[in-house]
Amino acid sequence: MKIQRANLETCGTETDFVVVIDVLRAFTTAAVAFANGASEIILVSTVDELFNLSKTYPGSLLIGEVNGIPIEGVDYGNSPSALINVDLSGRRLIQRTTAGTQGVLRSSNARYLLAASLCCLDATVYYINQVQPSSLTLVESGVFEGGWGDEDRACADMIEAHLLKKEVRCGEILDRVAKSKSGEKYFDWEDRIFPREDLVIASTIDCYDFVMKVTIESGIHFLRPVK
Ligand SMILES: O=C(O)[C@H](CS(=O)(=O)O)OP(=O)(O)O
Repeated sequence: MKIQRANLETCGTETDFVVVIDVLRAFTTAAVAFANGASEIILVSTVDELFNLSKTYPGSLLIGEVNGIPIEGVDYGNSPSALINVDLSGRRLIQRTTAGTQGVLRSSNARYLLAASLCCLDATVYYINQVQPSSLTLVESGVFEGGWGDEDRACADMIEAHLLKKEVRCGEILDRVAKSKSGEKYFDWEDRIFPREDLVIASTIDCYDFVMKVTIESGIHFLRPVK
């Protein structure tokens, strides 16, 4: 299996197996939503799409942010701690985020498309090993100029190490997440936009046993948990 890396600028050309990684916070939030019973999440790129699709799919919960700030009028921001105690049984969500959902929408040419974070790392590795693609692309969605995104690169490094059966030190991975430029925003327990609890949840490796699989139906990107 050839393993390569991509970012939001380069992921669009990938056609085989693509895993879009967003640790802080899109796919940690999505994982918590599924763990709490959500049936599916529609991933969108723009705020307009979020509100337009809420009319096509009435009853959906809206979650999302722009540059980390919750969008006015949504039910929840892009925050795993905001959902951690919410019963979402059978609910459909629609999610818009600055990096993670963009990565999935830009990776629409992929034959297999997963979203991932540290929370469902082992399940993701297991799934990739079952499929055994000839080419795997790990999209580090948070990587931008200026040193951003090491939390996603750390997660990609861990997935790759598991696939190659190389040793990996969880402590070092979690240290990189906490010390990443994004991670440093989650310092204060009382912060309402970037609460420290989000970092704690995002750092809980393998707490869920499902992968998050994207299927594109009539041009709409549905994310669903698969065990
Ligand atoms: O809300 C978030 O955690 C981020 C905002 S930003 O990319 O750090 O500006 O979005 P995400 O798509 O979850 O990385």
